[in-house]
Amino acid sequence: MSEREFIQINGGKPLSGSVCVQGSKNAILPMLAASLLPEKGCSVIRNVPPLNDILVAFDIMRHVGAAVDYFPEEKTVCVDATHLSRSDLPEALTCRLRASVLFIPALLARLGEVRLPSVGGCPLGARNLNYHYRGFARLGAEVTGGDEFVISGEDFTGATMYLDFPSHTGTENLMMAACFSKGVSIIENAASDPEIFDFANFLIKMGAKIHGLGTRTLTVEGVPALNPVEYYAMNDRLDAGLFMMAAGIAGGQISIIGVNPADLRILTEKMMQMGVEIRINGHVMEVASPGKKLRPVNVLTCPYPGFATDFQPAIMALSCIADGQSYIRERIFDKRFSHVKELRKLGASIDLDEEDGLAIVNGPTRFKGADTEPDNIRAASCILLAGLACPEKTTIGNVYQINRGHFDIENRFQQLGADVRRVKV
Ligand SMILES: CC(=O)N[C@H]1[C@@H](OP(=O)(O)OP(=O)(O)OC[C@H]2O[C@@H](n3ccc(=O)[nH]c3=O)[C@H](O)[C@@H]2O)O[C@H](CO)[C@@H](O)[C@@H]1O
Ligand SMILES: C=C(OP(=O)(O)O)C(=O)O
Repeated sequence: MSEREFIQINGGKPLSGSVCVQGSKNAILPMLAASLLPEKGCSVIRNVPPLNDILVAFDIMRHVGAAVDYFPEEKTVCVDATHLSRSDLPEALTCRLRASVLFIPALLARLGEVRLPSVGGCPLGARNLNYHYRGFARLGAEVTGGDEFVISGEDFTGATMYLDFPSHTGTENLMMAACFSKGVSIIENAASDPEIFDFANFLIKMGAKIHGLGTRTLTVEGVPALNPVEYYAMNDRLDAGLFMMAAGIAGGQISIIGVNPADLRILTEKMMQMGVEIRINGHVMEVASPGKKLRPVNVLTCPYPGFATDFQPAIMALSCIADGQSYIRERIFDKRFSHVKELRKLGASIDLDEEDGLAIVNGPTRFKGADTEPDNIRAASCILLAGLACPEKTTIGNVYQINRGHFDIENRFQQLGADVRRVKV
């Protein structure tokens, strides 16, 4: 009989102590893809946690002929793409990773063709790739769709590309492709998330010429070649935010080590409005619960610097214990409320109008223990938070999801005094 694995939380214990933030998955994934661009030599990326999505990306890279040496203890990966040999991405891997799409530019530049079957990732509703494909076409690629997308071409020329919506990976992909397209490209209505900034700095270290970082208009001058680099990836604001909200929901006081407070400004504001005490001490954030009921909150998800959609499920857990009604509006994805079903198993009272992208949370909830099966990373984080506030036993199945986004989660919470265990039966 096959083994079943789950995370078990016996909540109701206040947190104390310190926790270190992991490297950023969503910054590292495009860096891994771009490390296939140099024609010879090894690139070294540091601060790379062994998350499921990152391990799948390594497998994709090995499949196309790159040598990938990963040192998990040192959180360091060494990539040598000198001998890339194939451009067909296998569905068994791409269906597990949304960021598979980020491998298109490097394979196009190196081999002149990419075949990409369906891509995976969190099931959040329609997640189109039309901006990516339209952008590649504007740069001169031939794009054909069907069961799999085939993108091909040899010579690319800079172009102006406007994104109808500031897509995160769309911006990364077109920025990467513009680096090897002759002349100047302009990406208008680009996303400006911190991971894109960090990734652009990675490309700049490789020799790319990118201007306008942090703004909605990026200008990229094509360069003849990109070189291998050594780069230390930024820390993960989503991992930092999970621990901030953990202190808010479980009570107690913790220090979160390795935070860029500017990246977390809106989450910090919202949590302080709820009554959570947050003190910023350089790159350490001290978070304490107020010792009384939290206030309800209104949240509307927006592209950066607005409230991040990836924090929407987690702040919903927090709003469940607030004293009154919270309004949570999702504006990035059309189906990002799967955690509502799981929170209801724990006793939450939530009125959901998915069509309208609105959840009204009727707090305060006294959570009761339940077995849950969240279907994506951030839904799993949401339940983990609710479990910390629940005096009974909560279990989280489908641990593959949390392992996609947060490394060694049980040990890092145990370090803070929480009873969070990984159980295999
Ligand atoms: C690996 C990674 O970095 N994932 C992040 C990235 O996903 P991802 O880059 O996939 O998200 P996008 O920013 O592209 O998607 C935002 C919205 O734009 C739409 N859209 C996007 C592209 C496109 O070609 N056409 C289109 O219509 C999507 O359907 C969605 O409604 O940004 C999301 C939004 O911040 C985060 O939740 C994900 O954690
Ligand atoms: C949505 C996420 O990832 P992906 O875009 O890979 O599905 C995420 O990291 O929360």
